[in-house]
This record gives sequence, structure tokens and C-alpha cells, in this order.
Amino acid sequence: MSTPAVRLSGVDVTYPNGTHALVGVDLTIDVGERVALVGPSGGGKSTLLNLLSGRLLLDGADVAGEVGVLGADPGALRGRKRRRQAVRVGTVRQGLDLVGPLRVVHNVNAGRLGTWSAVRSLVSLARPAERAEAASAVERFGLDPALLDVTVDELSGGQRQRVAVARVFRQAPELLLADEPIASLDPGLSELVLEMVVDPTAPWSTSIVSLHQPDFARRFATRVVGVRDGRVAFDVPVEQLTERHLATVYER
Ligand SMILES: Nc1ncnc2c1ncn2[C@@H]1O[C@H](COP(=O)(O)OP(=O)(O)OP(=O)(O)O)[C@@H](O)[C@H]1O
Repeated sequence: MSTPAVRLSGVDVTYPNGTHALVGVDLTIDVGERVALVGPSGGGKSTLLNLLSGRLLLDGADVAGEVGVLGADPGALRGRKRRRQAVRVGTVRQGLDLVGPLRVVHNVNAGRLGTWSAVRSLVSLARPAERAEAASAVERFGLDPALLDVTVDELSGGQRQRVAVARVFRQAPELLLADEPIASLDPGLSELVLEMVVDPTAPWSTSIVSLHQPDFARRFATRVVGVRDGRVAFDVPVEQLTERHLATVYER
């Protein structure tokens, strides 16, 4: 049997302030699945995605239970192994993680940093490497390549989101994690970003995306997982998703 993209068993996450953000979470996601995470604000979706990306370490959270992402526990990886895992798992997050004072070309090519040598990365800051590839990535998401030399600080919110998805496209991860990637976008751009997630030519075969729009979840996901109060409230193939499922997570 092949290794699943994600395997969580009895996972509890507690933040340093004592908040139990995830409680007894069991979840297995196979390679090739497109999972939508839905649920109310504060339910635990971001915590779950940050657990999978390894970012939770930065928050000093306590993690109990078994965590497997592409066959490894992100919290236990160090040094080169951690960097290798970081190349295989791509994230698009609220807040975007872009570097405002740097030009678009550098932000897009930041997706490649895990595979470039330190010297190449440094030289590229003065003379951007792989400019043509960066141009085609931004163009793919509807940005004019002329903007490559503009700093991210000078862009609109929607343009920044395009830069963020172009960056993850350049990274070409096996697993894509996206935390409300369409929260601040107009409908046209939301379509574009979600089309990227399901694009059969995209580098990732597995995607996990948190969303507040069940209609989008219905259209792009193969499976929908409801998260509320840190627990998995339901987990169904998309064709079995009902209003009743959604009510279990969204009703007060
Ligand atoms: N860094 C942190 N330190 C302490 N508590 C946190 C931290 N991050 C999240 N929490 C808490 O953990 C719980 C789960 O939050 P989380 O951000 O995972 O939910 P969410 O479903 O992603 O919400 P939203 O839809 O608003 O992004 C909430 O009670 C939140 O206040």
C-alpha cells in the first residue's frame, strides 16, 4: 500500500496559552485527493494546515499523537531533511508570506529557494535568475510580467494574491496546502485560484484547502472535511455533502 499524503492519529494541539485547538483528530488523506476544509472561524482549520506544513513549531504549540505528512513527521525533521520536506509541501496562507520591500520576481522565485544553493540565491537578489520562468508563472495567473520589477508593497491585494500563487506554482510541491486562498478576492480571481488548485497539469497531486464558501468546495473538492471546536465533525466524499453536514459546523 502506498504512503498516504497525510496520516493523523489521535492528534491534540495545545497552544502555549492553553487553547486546545485540535482534539483527538484522526485523518488520512491519500495521494490524489482534493480536500476542502470547512468550518467556523476559530474551529481549527489553520491550526490543522500549520501542523501539516510544520509551521506550528514556530508557534510553540504542544502536539500529541501521530503526525505523518508525505511519510514524515514535520515536527521531528531537522536540517536538510526539514528543508527537503519544505520543498515537497507548498503553502498559500492568509497574510501571504510575501516580502513587501522585495521585487515581484524575487518573491515568485522564492518558491525555488529550497532547491537553489545559498550562493545562487544570493546572486539572484542582484541579478534575478530564471526570470523567464518567473514571468510565465505570473502571466499564468493574470499578472503583467512588466510587474516583475515592482516591489510587492506597490501591488493591490488581489495582485499580491496572484504573486503568492505564482510562487507556489514555481515551487512545484507534491502537496498543496492553502488557507483561505480566496478570502479577499473578487469572484473572477477566486475562480482562477481554485482552477489552479484543480489544474491537472499543476505539479501537486494532492491539495488541502480551507474555505468558507461551500459552493466552491462542492465544485473543486473530491472530499469535504468539517472542522469545529478542534474536532472533525464530518468527513464525506463531495457528492455526499448535504446542508445538514454544513449546519453541524456552521450553526450556533
Ligand atoms: N498562535 C496561537 N496562539 C494561541 N491560540 C491560537 C493561535 N492560533 C490559533 N489559536 C486559537 O486556536 C483555535 C483555532 O484557531 P484556528 O486559527 O486554527 O481556526 P480557523 O478555523 O482557522 O479560524 P479562521 O477561519 O478564523 O481562520 C482558536 O481558538 C484560536 O483562537
